[in-house]
This record gives sequence, structure tokens and C-alpha cells, in this order.
Amino acid sequence: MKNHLSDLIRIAGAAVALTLSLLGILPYMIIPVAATLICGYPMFKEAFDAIRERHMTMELSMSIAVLAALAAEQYTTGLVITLFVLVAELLEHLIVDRGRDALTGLAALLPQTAKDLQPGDTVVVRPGAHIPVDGIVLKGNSFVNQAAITGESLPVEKGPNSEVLAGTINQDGVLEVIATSIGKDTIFGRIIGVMESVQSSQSPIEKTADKLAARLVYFALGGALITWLVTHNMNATISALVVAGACGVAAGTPLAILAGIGRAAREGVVIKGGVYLEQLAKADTVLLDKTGTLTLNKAIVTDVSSFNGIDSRRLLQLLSTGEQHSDHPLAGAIMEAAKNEDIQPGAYDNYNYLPGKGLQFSQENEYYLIGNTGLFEEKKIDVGIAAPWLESAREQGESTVLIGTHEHILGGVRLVDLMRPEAREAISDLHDHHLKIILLSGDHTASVSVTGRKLRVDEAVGNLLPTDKLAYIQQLKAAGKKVIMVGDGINDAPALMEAHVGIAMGTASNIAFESADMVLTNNDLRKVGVAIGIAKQCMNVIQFNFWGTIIVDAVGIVLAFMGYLSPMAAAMIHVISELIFILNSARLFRKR
Ligand SMILES: Nc1ncnc2c1ncn2[C@@H]1O[C@H](COP(=O)(O)OP(=O)(O)OP(=O)(O)O)[C@@H](O)[C@H]1O
Ligand SMILES: [Zn+2]
Repeated sequence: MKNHLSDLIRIAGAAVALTLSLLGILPYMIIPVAATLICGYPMFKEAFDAIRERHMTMELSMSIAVLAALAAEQYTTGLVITLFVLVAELLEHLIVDRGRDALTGLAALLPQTAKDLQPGDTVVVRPGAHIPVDGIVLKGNSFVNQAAITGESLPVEKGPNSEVLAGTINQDGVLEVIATSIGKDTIFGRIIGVMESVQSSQSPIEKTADKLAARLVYFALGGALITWLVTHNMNATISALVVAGACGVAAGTPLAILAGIGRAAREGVVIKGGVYLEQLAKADTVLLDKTGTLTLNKAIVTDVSSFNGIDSRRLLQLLSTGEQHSDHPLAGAIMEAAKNEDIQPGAYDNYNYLPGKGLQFSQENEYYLIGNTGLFEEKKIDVGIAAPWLESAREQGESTVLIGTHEHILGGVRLVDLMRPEAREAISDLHDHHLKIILLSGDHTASVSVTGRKLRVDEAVGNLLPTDKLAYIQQLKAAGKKVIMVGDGINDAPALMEAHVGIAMGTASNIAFESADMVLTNNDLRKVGVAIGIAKQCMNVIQFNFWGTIIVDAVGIVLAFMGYLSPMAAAMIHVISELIFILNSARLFRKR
């Protein structure tokens, strides 16, 4: 605010001097010249710095114009141009700061009390209070307003075992919460961290904007030079210098990016940099992981079958022994099924996880395999006896997990994974953005195809190991595709990093937050389409400002050359057109 105050004092000073000299009260040149030089000091200083750093800014062409006016004894003109520049800068700062405050103001919400807390501590949150930590509810029931973080407009009901997020507001009940992360490690803390880093780094389009702004200064200088050489008309030359603005490009571009990222954050999408906003707008292909991304990670065992006469309780017990430490979604379902039958997992001697295939373990000198058909084929174990059972599962779009020894197959379980309720709508939104949608999965191709047909995706590819997913993306990129990958962030980390834009689901996983370029904080798949819409709107605004500025500057210089523009009219066009472009960017802060 303090630099705004000095701006205001300068503006007032210049305005008083202008009024006095217009009224003829101060006929001497000394006052308007002194007022111009003193009030215009910040502009002259920036122009001087620009020359030293060999970096073109509009302050340079404006300063040349003002000095030329003073030299030609057009004191009023010099003062008016200075006044316009000062007013324009002040308005521009006010608009940009207002936008920035809307985002960094969030940081003030990060509860201070959290500093003394540790993960594992219990906090009591009263009605109306901000929840200070990310955590799990131990006791109590309440509705919580999560709009600031996930963009959900309706309060969300919370009870024992619900997850709560720092920075959200507890509405009506008392909640006892056990902290899982605090301060900067909370989702809210990370969002703020991302916002800060976005403001300190430049995306490619911002660099383009800076280059364009510099070219426009050369353009103005060149236009003025030609005008002087051809017409020898000082007024026309000053007008040519003054009419060309570039702030709509130079300041409007970062403002639009910030606004887009800020709006996405309020919708529950954290975007880690302007570059991803650009990539989102250009994307033509979306790859969706199946398990955990399109499905809820809440698989249910629908059938346990034995193929060699082995008792089905014994089968479940072996399965739970193998799966007890796995965090694969299918493992969770198997553990749940065993628990429902009061079956306890047993002890094992050796254990190996086989990514994308399953696992093996040994117990009392017998080796067991648990996993997909690919794993059994690899170990040359005949699964012929299970073929009809496998086929009927796949026709239903169900997943299967087989269990066997190294000699023969013992049995298998069928599982259904519940589809996210919004998956279908999310996919149709993506189609509306003209994207090609491909389902990628480690699950069997037949059941992936069934899911793909249900969801109306363009292609469905199964039997992919995590490395195959990576290769698939590399292939698309080599073919010139702009690829978005949406995954659940744990086994998809390499694919998320390889895609132009990697989007992770989920609030909890650390790995997701690190390896992805974007995070959907509320797991709502529809927000991918929302983010793409915001990104496209942002890029349209930026392009509009680019072309608008080029056209206004070019037409202005031509009019000045032809002698149709007074310096005052030129200054007016410069300032008003720039303000329009900056307001065009600021418009993005508003919700649709
Ligand atoms: N712990 C496990 N127990 C049994 N089978 C497993 C296990 N882990 C992996 N598998 C088998 O390997 C396949 C591929 O696993 P992976 O984790 O690569 O993909 P996914 O998460 O199942 O599917 P998606 O690629 O759609 O997320 C699974 O479909 C399953 O058949
Ligand atoms: Zn300007």
C-alpha cells in the first residue's frame, strides 16, 4: 500500500502543476518542467535501468516522448503524458494486487495454533472454528465447509473415521480430530506453497509475452523515427511514441495465469505452474488409469472358487496371508472377505511383491503364487481348468485373482470394483473438449474392454505393466500427441511424470503430490474437464490481449504518422486500451 501512497502524491502534484499552468497562473516553464521531472521520476528511473540492462520497456519510449515534449517547449504535453502514465500504473497495480491478494490472502487462513501441534496429537474443534490440521475424526459428528480447498459448495458430513482438512470450517458440531499432518504438510499448506512458487517462476507464454512487449517498444521507437524523418512534425512523432502500449501483454499475461490457477484451486484442482495450464489447453489425448482412478478403490469379492478340491476357507486363508501387507486395491477386498469369514492371515517365510502381476510367498517349504493369468503363464503353470470361470468373469467386466503353487493352480477369486459415480459424466465432458480418451490398465484386457464400453471411452488397453504404460505415453508423444495422464499416483508415478500433464487423484498420498503436475484434491474426476475449460479460457484471454495490443499499437502509430493523433489523444488511447486488456485478464478471477 505504501508505494500506492507515493504514486497518489505524485499524481496529485502533477495534477496541481497542470491545473496551475493551464490557468496561466504559472507562466514560467520552470514549474511544469520541475513537476514533470519530479513526478515522472519513477518512469525515468525505470527507463534508465532498462537501458543499462539492455531490456526494452514502455517506460523508455514514454520517457523519450516526455523529454522530446519538454525539449520542444510543449510543457503541458509533457506533464499530461506523465500524469497519464502515473494514473495508468496506479490502476494497473491496484488490479494486479487485488487479484494476488485473493490468492495469498489464503495463507492468512492457515491456522497459527497448528505450530505447537505434532502429527498424532488430538485436537478439539469447536463449531464455527477452522480445522487446524489434516486428520481423522475420532469422535463427534458435524458438517464441514470445505469450499476453500475442494471447491465443494455444500458442507460435507463428517463422523468418526472421516478425513478432515486444515483450513476448512467446522460448522455445527464438536469434532475430536487426530492430526495426520500439520502446517506446510497439509493439503492447504501445499496449495499455498504452489501458489507462491507459481508467482516466482515464469511459464513459456509469460516469456513470449515479455519478448512481444519488448518488440512493441522497438516498433514504437521505429515508428516515431520514421514519422520524424518523413514528416519533421514533432507532435506526430511524440504521438507515435506515446500511443503504443504493452502492459496488456507484459502485465496482463502473468495476471491471467495467476487468475486461472487461482480459480482452478477454488474448484479443487491444484495446478503446479503456468506451464501446465498451457499444456492443458493444448492437450488432445487423455489417458485414464482404471483401478483407483475410474473406480473407487472399493473392490468387493463376489466369488471364491477352488479348482483342485481345496477347501475354500483354506484358500481364503492362503490369499489373506499373501495379501496382508499389500496396498493394492484388490488386496484390500480380499482381506475384507477373509475378515468377514473370521479368517486370520497366517505367517510366511519369504515374500516377494511382483509389480503389475501379483506376489509370491513361501510357507512351510511350499511356494505360493497370487496374481493374474500373466503371472501363471510366465511360470508355465497350466490354468486351463480355470478357463470357463475366467471367461465368465471377464464378460461381466469383473477382475480375477488366481492362487496356486509352483506346480498347479489351486483356485481364484472374482472381484468387482465400484465405478466412481461421476466417471461417465467426466468422460463425456472430456469428449466435449474434443479429446481422445484412452483407458490404460494393468487388469486383463477383456475386463478392461467391458469397462471401456460402459464408459464410452475411445480405446481401452489392458495387460499393461507400469513400464508399459510409460512406453505407451512415450509412443504417443513421439507421434506428436499432447498427453494428459490421470492416475492414482502410487504405481503410476513414472507415467504421471512422463505425460505432458500428469494429474493425480487423491488427498492423502505424498507421492501423488510430488510426481504429479496437478492434483484433484477432492478426487472428483469431473474437475479434469473443468480445469481444461479454465485453461482454454485463460489462453484465449492471453491471445486476445496479444492481438488486441498489436492491432491498437499498429493502427495508433499509423494514425500518428498521418497526423491524426494529438499527443494527448495518443496517451489516452495507450492508457485506456491497456486498462481494457488488463481488466480482460482480471475477469478470469471471477467464477463462471
Ligand atoms: N497384490 C496383488 N494381489 C493380486 N493381484 C495383483 C496384486 N497386485 C497386482 N496384481 C495383479 O496385477 C494386475 C496389474 O496390477 P497394477 O497394480 O499394475 O494395475 P491395477 O492397479 O490393477 O490396474 P490399473 O492399471 O487400472 O490401475 C492387477 O490387475 C492384478 O491382476
Ligand atoms: Zn503502458
